[in-house]
Amino acid sequence: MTPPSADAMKRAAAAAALESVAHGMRLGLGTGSTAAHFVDLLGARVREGLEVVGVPTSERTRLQAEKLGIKLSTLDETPELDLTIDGADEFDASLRLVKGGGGALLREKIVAAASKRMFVIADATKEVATLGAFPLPVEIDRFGARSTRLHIERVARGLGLEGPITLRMAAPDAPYLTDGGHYIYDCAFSAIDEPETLAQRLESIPGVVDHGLFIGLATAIFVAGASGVRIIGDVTGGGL
Ligand SMILES: O=C(CO)[C@H](O)[C@H](O)COP(=O)(O)O
Repeated sequence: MTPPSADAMKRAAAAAALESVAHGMRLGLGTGSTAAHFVDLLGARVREGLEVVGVPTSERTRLQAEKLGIKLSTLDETPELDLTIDGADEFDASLRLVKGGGGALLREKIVAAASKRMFVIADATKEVATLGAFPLPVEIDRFGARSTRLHIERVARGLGLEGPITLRMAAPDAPYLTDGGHYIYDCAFSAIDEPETLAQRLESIPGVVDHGLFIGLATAIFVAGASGVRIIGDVTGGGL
């Protein structure tokens, strides 16, 4: 039998997570190709009569959800959410994530932190023993970007982390800008043995707006593989 494609697995994870969505829920809507499957499937349920309100984590997701007729809100209007569903670039067995490959990490983290529960939907290739194979996105203010980069390098060296730090580009001569107007440095650290320490130290650098380490936010991860969808964590509440 042909193994399912990565895209089919992403959709399977999204469909499994959708089963927990109930009438009246306030939902955080993630960003990326896996989250886009979820939004697409949610749109179909809304057309069948499901009533929910969604807070998108990016302009991209807002446009998609709007086209599908999903009722939308902002965190200012709806500051507390029942559930956020989002993808990830990497996750480990302790529900720690690397996010931000799609450039939406700051809004994704704000929305996840405003939610009672966060479900991550992913194909099995995203599971790692140690975070860091995927370059860690660090969102920074544009002011003093090179100086902030030196701080990040110093923090990394202090933890024995080496590897290129690259300014994300949208075009050869134009840096990528997040929805909030910030730059992203992609930090290829390879293996982040102490993600909590790295997270704390990055947060202490003034020019760092946020980083892609999501620790203590995901409550369950829906992992789609060739043999179906496995759930890590707890779909009803507080994570592991
Ligand atoms: O963090 C993200 C966007 O900022 C995405 O969730 C992450 O990049 C995964 O994307 P995809 O589902 O396309 O693999």
